[in-house]
Formats: sequence, C-alpha cells, structure tokens
Amino acid sequence: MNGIPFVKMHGLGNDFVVFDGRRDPAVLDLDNATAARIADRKTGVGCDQLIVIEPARDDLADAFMRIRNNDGGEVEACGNATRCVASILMGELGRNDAIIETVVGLLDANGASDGLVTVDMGQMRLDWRDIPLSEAVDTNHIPLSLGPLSDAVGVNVGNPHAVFFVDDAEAIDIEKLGPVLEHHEMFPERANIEVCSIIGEDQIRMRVWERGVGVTRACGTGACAVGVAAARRGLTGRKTDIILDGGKLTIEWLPDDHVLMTGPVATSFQGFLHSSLLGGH
Ligand SMILES: N[C@H](CCC[C@H](N)C(=O)O)C(=O)O
Repeated sequence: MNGIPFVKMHGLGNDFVVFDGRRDPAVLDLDNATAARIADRKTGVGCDQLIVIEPARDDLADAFMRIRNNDGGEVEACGNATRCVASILMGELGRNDAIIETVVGLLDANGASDGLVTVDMGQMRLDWRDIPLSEAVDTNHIPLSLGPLSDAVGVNVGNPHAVFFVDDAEAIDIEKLGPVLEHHEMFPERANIEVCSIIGEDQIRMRVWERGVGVTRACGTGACAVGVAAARRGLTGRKTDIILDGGKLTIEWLPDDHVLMTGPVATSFQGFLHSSLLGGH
C-alpha cells in the first residue's frame, strides 16, 4: 500500500488525523491549504484537527506536537489530541508518562486509571492581554452580549476561550451564535466559544464552537477553560466534571494555576494518505 501512514484517533468524538513526521518528513511543514484539504470531510480524510508528531526541540520532551484546525490554520493547543499523542508516545516508550512539546510549552502526560490519560495543560492565563482581548477589561466579566449570551469569562489555555454561562446550554443555537462570537472584534486572535450550565455540584454541561472548526463533540482546552471559569465565578469548586456532547472530562484547577485534564483516548483506524492529497507540497 503506497501513501503516507496515519492513525485516526479521537477524544470523546473530537477527531484527529495523526501523522508521524519523525518517520515521514513529507508531512513536516505542510502549508495551510494542504492541511485543510486533508482535514476536509468531503475531499480529504476528514478531522477536526490535523496532528503531526515531530522530533522534539527541547531535550526534556519526548516529541513535538504540531496542531492544525480543520481550516488548516496552526494553533497553540489541543487537549484531546494531547491525550492521543501521549498515548502513542507512552506505547512507544513503554512508559506511563510522556512529555509533549508544543509551541506554547511542555505538557506532562500520565496514564491514569481505567485507560484514561491525565495531561497537565499548563498554567492558565487570565489577563486581558493574554487571552488576548482587544481592550483592557476584567476577564471574569467580559462586556460582550449576543442574543441570549452575555458576560463571558476569558481564559487562555494556550489558546483563547470565551465561556458563557446560561440556564440550559442545550437550548442555545451555538451553530448560529458561535461563528459571530469567534470572529468578534473583542478577540484579535478569534476565540473558541463555550456555552455551559451548572447541572449539579461540580458538574457542568458544556457545548463548544471551536475556532477554525465549528461545533465539535468535545474540546479539551475548552473544558479546562470552563472548569476555571466556573471556579472563578464561585459556581463550583476547583475540581469539576465537564459533560460534553461526546462524554465526560475531569478538570482540576490547581493552586499554581496549572490545570489537570483527565479523559479517554480512542483509535478509530490506521490509514494511508494518497500522495495526491499532499498536492504540490
Ligand atoms: N479540540 C481541541 C481544541 C482545539 C482548539 C482550536 N479549535 C483552536 O483554535 O484553539 C481541544 O481538545 O482542546
């Protein structure tokens, strides 16, 4: 079988095409158009994010993870994919831990009970400049309203998030509101948009419109942002279960502002990318 091997994986239905650039240099430095063609669910393999495992730059890391959204654009963080890459690396290394390097730093991953994986998603950043926002506002109460949504909480998980609390997250038309908010002038680098409601003690139901993708069944960095936002607002404690369309993630916001995210990893299939999809690359 010719073509470049990949593995199709997902975290709670947030799905990825994962290439190994350490073995196949043809997938290193893909351009945005090529990445979008591969990620396209009609013309390509189809995925929310396209992931390339690359040789680590930092001696402390086991590998570097490059993340591209469905629209081909490179982004800083992807929690669900980080668990998937950690699972691959731990399998290769025969270890129950791995360090994944990203453009925003090193992430520590560990195998947890029941086949789950825990990732330290790093230190959350809460200043308006770090979200980033286009003006100096209290990020615990961003003055932004659209329809039934208002009064967002901004959190940077390596990537930008805006969290809205509502009575019933499932009643919100996120397909309509998400893209308008993603591209709002308040967010100079756009934003991932989460709509959530408290459904029990330390239990939060969340839906997400992802920057550069659209509605996904789960978003790990989004769950981190929601867990932090709820605790900032005093709606929950610092350890919460986040119920997404695709299932549950457990989030813990530590006193040092790091966030631990625990959840499952799944492999769908192995495949080979026809070289025509790499285009002129
Ligand atoms: N699904 C990913 C989020 C990707 C974030 C991406 N949509 C962005 O533009 O930041 C996750 O599990 O964290």
